[in-house]
Amino acid sequence: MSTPVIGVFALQGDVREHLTMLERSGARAVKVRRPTELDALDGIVVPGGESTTMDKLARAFDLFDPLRAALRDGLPAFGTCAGMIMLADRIEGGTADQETLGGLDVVVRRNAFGRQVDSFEADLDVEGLDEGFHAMFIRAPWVEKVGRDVRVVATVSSGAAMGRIVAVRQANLLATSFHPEITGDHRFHQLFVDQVRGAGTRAPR
Ligand SMILES: NC(=O)CC[C@H](N)C(=O)O
Repeated sequence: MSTPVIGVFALQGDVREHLTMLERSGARAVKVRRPTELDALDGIVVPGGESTTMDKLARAFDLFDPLRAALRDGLPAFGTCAGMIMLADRIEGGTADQETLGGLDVVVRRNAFGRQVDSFEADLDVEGLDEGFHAMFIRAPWVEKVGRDVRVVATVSSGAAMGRIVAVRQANLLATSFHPEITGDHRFHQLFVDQVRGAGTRAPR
């Protein structure tokens, strides 16, 4: 694959920053709002924002089922913050009618770090990166439980939340509790773009 085409789910959330980071990582980045746009993609980013709204809009725009099917088919996906919640099989602290796309065998707790720490920053050791990653958390979830096939990619290394899992990977899926698109460091997006390249071309659906 020469230049992978990576979509950013663009019904809700911080889309522009992801587009920039993906382009910087050597991908062609496009916004995705319609189900037909999924066919052209080699990968997709589900951004941060508000997972309850994202869920409702995805259903209203008929993107929910096609996107879920594409993920099941192996479309590589990178979920950040609310996007991590969207990729989780199970959530704690969701609203009564909240659904997720699923695929990641994890339990994710919404707003896990508590209201008093709405947002904070932390330096993380990340599997696959030579140097630490400065991460920004905004009303962030954490991963409370991981299934057998899930790899923990990063945990919080100090403070009250020490040891909490904030980045995971499973097969075609990568997810972070934090917002790697807003710190000017594109190494996480690079990891994803490299993962997409490694996945090769999928059979047309
Ligand atoms: N920055 C974010 O994406 C916050 C996530 C938000 N708390 C949610 O539940 O969807």
